[in-house]
Amino acid sequence: MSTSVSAAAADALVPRLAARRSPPASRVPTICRRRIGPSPRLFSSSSPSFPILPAAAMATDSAAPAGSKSKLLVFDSVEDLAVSLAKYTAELSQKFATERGAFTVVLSGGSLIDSLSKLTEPPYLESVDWSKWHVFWVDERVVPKDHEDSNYKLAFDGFLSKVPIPPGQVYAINDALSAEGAADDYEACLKQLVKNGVIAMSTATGFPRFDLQLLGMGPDGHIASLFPGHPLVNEKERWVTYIKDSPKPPPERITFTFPVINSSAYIAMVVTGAGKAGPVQKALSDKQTSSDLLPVEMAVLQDGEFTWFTDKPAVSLLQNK
Ligand SMILES: O=C1O[C@H](COP(=O)(O)O)[C@@H](O)[C@H](O)[C@H]1O
Repeated sequence: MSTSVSAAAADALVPRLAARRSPPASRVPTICRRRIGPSPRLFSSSSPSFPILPAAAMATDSAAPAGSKSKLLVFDSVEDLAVSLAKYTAELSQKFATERGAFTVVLSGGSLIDSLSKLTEPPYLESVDWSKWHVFWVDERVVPKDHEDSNYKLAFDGFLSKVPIPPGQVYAINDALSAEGAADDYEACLKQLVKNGVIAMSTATGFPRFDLQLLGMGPDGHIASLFPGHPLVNEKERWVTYIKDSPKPPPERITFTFPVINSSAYIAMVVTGAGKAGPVQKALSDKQTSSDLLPVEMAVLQDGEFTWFTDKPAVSLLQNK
């Protein structure tokens, strides 16, 4: 099924869109030791040619940071979404592997992982240069890697175990540490990878610039482990921080901060289901004030391309759809 959004819906969305500008022990990743090389790391460890929507919905305006773009994609089914997300990701993989010799990909937990299923199948299983992939987590629960709540385990079981990414390029948190310690450790690892040139730096923001962040959103509008009304949404200095009172269990987590999320080159925000229609409507309407922004609305790329991958139920509250 083709990607769809009606011209009317696209037109209606232009203002808001324009304004947004680490299983089994044998496969456990190495942990980042502030040193990248053949030995194990202790962390333990130009746009794709992509069909989309009327050009009107891809506008950029003066209120948005220069160079940022937004797109809304609405699919008939989660299957169609997964097909398209695989193509999008594979094209970015090729682009960054060619341009930089590495492709830095950030995963969230939750429903996002199911949406990556088509990447693990032909033709992508064979055609993607998986050796160039470096995989990170936008957030992680502070639990052992084999725990049911672990975002690493979720990704390993549903995606990483099915594609040949070198295990040393999969940067899970150090699950032997406290939340605070794990956040410090992850941040230190990111800094080392910036130094080594694996992760790019944003000249615009001074924060790391991941090539692609594949994110999900909760029904309350949270992204990563940045929850509505929580002070962490205002963190401006840290790259990675921690939370011990997450409103969604488990309570202890680490998370990228907004400066890092917003320095990305590409973000795919993957949101499906009627249960998320409220925050989608709020994020894509033009009515909110800066004082009541949901975390998902605070994801505003400084210089990059933000693409919503949605299904019809998720956009069901939008007008003129
Ligand atoms: O707790 C989390 O929730 C969000 C959203 O999950 P979803 O199942 O509603 O898509 C997820 O993006 C985040 O990584 C995770 O830790």
